[in-house]
Amino acid sequence: MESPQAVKQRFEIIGNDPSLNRAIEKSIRVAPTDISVLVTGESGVGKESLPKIIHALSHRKHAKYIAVNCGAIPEGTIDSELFGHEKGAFTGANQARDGYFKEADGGTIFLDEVGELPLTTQVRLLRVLETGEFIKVGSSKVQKSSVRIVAATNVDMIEAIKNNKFREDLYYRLNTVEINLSPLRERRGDIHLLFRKFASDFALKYKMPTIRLTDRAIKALENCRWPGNIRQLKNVTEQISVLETSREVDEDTLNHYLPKSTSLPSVISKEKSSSKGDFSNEREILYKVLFDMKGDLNDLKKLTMELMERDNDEKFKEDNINLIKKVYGESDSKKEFKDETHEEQLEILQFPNQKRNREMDQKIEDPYDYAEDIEEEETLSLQDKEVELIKKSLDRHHGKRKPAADELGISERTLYRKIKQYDL
Ligand SMILES: Nc1ncnc2c1ncn2[C@@H]1O[C@H](COP(=O)(O)OP(=O)(O)OP(=O)(O)O)[C@@H](O)[C@H]1O
Repeated sequence: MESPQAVKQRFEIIGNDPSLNRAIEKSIRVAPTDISVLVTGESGVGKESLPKIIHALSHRKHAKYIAVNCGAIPEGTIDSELFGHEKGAFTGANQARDGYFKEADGGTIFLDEVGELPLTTQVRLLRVLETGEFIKVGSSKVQKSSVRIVAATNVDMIEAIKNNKFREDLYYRLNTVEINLSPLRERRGDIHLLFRKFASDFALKYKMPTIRLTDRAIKALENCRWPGNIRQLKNVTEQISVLETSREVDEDTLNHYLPKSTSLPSVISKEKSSSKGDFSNEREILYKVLFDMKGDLNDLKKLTMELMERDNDEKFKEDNINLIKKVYGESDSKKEFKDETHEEQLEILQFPNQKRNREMDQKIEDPYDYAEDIEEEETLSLQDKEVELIKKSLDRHHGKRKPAADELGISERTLYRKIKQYDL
């Protein structure tokens, strides 16, 4: 049996905290069995390494390991991705296709963000876990597959069960063994170790000398709460490595990069809109408005795709009536945009550049046109702002995606995709 130290080296896992060692030891011990494992812990704590360890140390190591991000696959296609489909099963299914359960036969499937699975998929998953049997979408033929499941989640599954978002029977089936990874703030002794490893990796990557911290900066780094955990520490280390000219980083410099509990601008707030002269604040409001519109646009695209795929399925329309109303402009939230924000928006737009604003005033008749135009002309800066707003919101909610997504006015699924896309 491999030692935890050897496993850490092989998988480039840094840290000596007893909780990390326990999680690795547990992974090594369950690996040779076929037991289902649920890896739990906040976002960014390093959950993705454990299923890889379990697969690599199991008798399944020569078969496939497939990692599936359940939060990033649209609801309409997830069954087909996992279990495959027959030709003609739905519009666009021009060919039959095997799903991951067939592909990974004899191997391991890692279901990341398992709490995001739709209830209908949960039923299929329970069946395959209990009997090894599954049915392709659009087929009636039962197929068999021997797959070991390792799942991960950063949501409170008991809460999800209470809210009828997750099946209790599936939860107990998935977490025969639970392995928890503690948040970084509870592994203080590892923080500087991780920083040094990331600093040395980025020095190599960007061909620069390695940054190092003064003693006071090390203390500040260790006292930070790191709501985004190791992922956030890695990002901060990369930013400092690239942006700072001096290779010795003191506490003051470091503080510019550490996550703070900042708050989003209150877009709808009348008080804020009347504080004339604060350009940076108004610009933030404008970006937030654009961000919201971009979110609506994405919702619209998604909805159109799904409607096309589902051939105008009435049940689907009923289930998504709020979204349909929202993107076609009948909902309360749209009304709120018109009634409360429209005036403010025009006012803000007149601030920096009158000529451009007149063009914008005309375009704002159709907010989606407007969003598209801006996106083409200022893609980079909009993307930066989007990243900034997401970071702010996540900081504000201590890395919790649900309230952050609510605040940003996007779905949790979309937020999850953006976190992955921008490696936040
Ligand atoms: N102990 C560690 N040593 C080195 N790098 C680590 C460690 N833990 C995590 N990382 C790095 O931190 C980043 C985030 O880790 P990972 O994606 O596994 O987090 P996660 O818990 O799966 O997050 P999420 O729930 O958001 O998917 C990755 O780049 C990973 O390589």
